Parts: sequence; structure tokens; C-alpha cells
Amino acid sequence: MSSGRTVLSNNVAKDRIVSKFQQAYHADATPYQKMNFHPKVKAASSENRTGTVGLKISKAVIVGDVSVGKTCFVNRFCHDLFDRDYKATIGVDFEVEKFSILSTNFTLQIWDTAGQERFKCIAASYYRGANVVIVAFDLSDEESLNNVEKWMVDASENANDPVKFLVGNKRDLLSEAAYEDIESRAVEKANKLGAEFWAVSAKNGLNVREFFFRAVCLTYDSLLLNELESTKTVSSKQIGSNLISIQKENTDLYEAKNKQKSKCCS
Ligand SMILES: Nc1nc2c(ncn2[C@@H]2O[C@H](COP(=O)(O)OP(=O)(O)OP(=O)(O)O)[C@@H](O)[C@H]2O)c(=O)[nH]1
Repeated sequence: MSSGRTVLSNNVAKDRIVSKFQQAYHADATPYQKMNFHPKVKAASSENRTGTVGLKISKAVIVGDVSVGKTCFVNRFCHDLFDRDYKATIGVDFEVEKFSILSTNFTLQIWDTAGQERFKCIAASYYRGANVVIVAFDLSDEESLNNVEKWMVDASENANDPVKFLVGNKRDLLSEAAYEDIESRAVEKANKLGAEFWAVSAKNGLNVREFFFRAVCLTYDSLLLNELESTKTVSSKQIGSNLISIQKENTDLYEAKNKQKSKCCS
């Protein structure tokens, strides 16, 4: 976390408090149509029934061609800095950001990977288990948009049912007309990839904070909803040569008053 930020008692900076559901950048370029936190997520958050979601560290990976501005994008959000000199990322780098979402602590690890081919193997080993996949391209470089498909396939392969984004950076370099031209192709590409499109500028900060807030809102909502919905856990025990499944009601996150006795079945 950058110095100079007001940090609250729960170790979360004041500018990392998320109390409203961040909307998509472009209504026609998102597979995520929800406009608000799920009512069950809101209720569980206000009643502190957030299970492991507030304890775990969620993971975001950012991938894309060389020099599209991945490091600058992360640095703009995490440190409010912009470096105009290019320094290639060697392998991977990461930042940790703490949020408070609907008063629940939520930690996001942001993995910034190298775009250079020679570091691809190292970077790819960090894609595993990602909850958020961000494929970045340079809005002023059509070639980098042409390559987003392979980045999305590679990064999503071992991810954990991720929320997917296509982020066009360097918006500051384009006129309105030039932007509209590339936007239509980017939206088409995002829809094809099942990803949500954002146009940002790491240089002037345009949409950077909004983007990360959107990413954590969607991730928190989906992780907590999954946890709330998995009310039934099935564990298996090997007894002799028989596999016995024990189904038990795990109602901790729901109304405790509805708790029932564990049931056994074969
Ligand atoms: N005009 C403008 N330049 C940018 C922006 N973001 C990054 N740059 C410049 O683009 C160059 C590359 O930025 P990086 O963030 O290092 O790119 P990267 O994608 O992390 O590169 P690799 O680590 O090699 O994969 C630098 O010279 C930055 O100053 C932006 O939003 N606008």
C-alpha cells in the first residue's frame, strides 16, 4: 500500500472502501449483467456471515503483449504513480491490495506478468488458481488486440472459474474518432472471449480505480455466493473396500436455526 494514504483500524485504506456495486464500463460488452450485489451477499455481509471469503486471499493475474502497459496500470492503481520509461517485467511481480467490501475485508493479490516470450514459462506458472484474469492490450496498437485470444486461453486454462476482463490501455493516446474505431473491434473481441471490456489510461488514471473496484465487486459477489450456496458438503470415507459418502448440512452461513442433524447415506 502506498504511504500517505489514510489507513483505517482494520488495515484498509480509506480509498479502498467499496460500498456500492461498481457498474460495467460498457453495458454491451460484458457477460456480467448483474447491477448490484446479490441480496444474499448483502444480507450475509451485513450479518458477518462471510465464511472464508474475508479470510482468503483472492488472486488476479494480468497478461498481455510486451509494453502494453501492464506494470503501469497496476502501479497507477496501487501507488498512484506513472513511469514513462519502459522497464521490462522480469518473470512476474505482485502487489497486495486490501479492500473493505460491504464492511468485509477482502484481499486481492495482483500478479503482473511479463509480456516477453522468453519469460512466458515463468509467468504461466503463476496463472494457477486465479480468480480474476485481466488480458491487457494497447488501444493504439492493433497487433496487441489481435493477440488477446491466446493470452486469454493460456491464462484461463488453470484459473479458478475466473472473472474475465479485456482491458485496452493508453486511451490518452487516441482521439475520439480513433478510439471509436478500435472500440468496436475490442467489444467484438471481448464478447467472443466472454470477457468484460474496459478502456483505461495508466498515464492519466482514467477508469483505473473504477476497473479494480468492478473486479473486486464481481469477485467478492461470486465467491461469497458460491460459499453461501454450498450448504451441503459431501465428504467421503474409505471403510474397508467401501467408499462411504457422508452428507452433512453445513448451514453455518445460513440461518443457524434451520440446522438439522447430519444424515448418512451410502
Ligand atoms: N501514453 C501512455 N503510455 C503508457 C501508458 N501505460 C504505459 N505506458 C508506457 O508504455 C510503456 C510500457 O509500459 P509497461 O507498463 O512497462 O508495459 P508492460 O506491459 O508491463 O511491459 P512488459 O513488462 O514488458 O510486459 C512505458 O514506456 C510506459 O510509460 C498509458 O496509459 N499511456
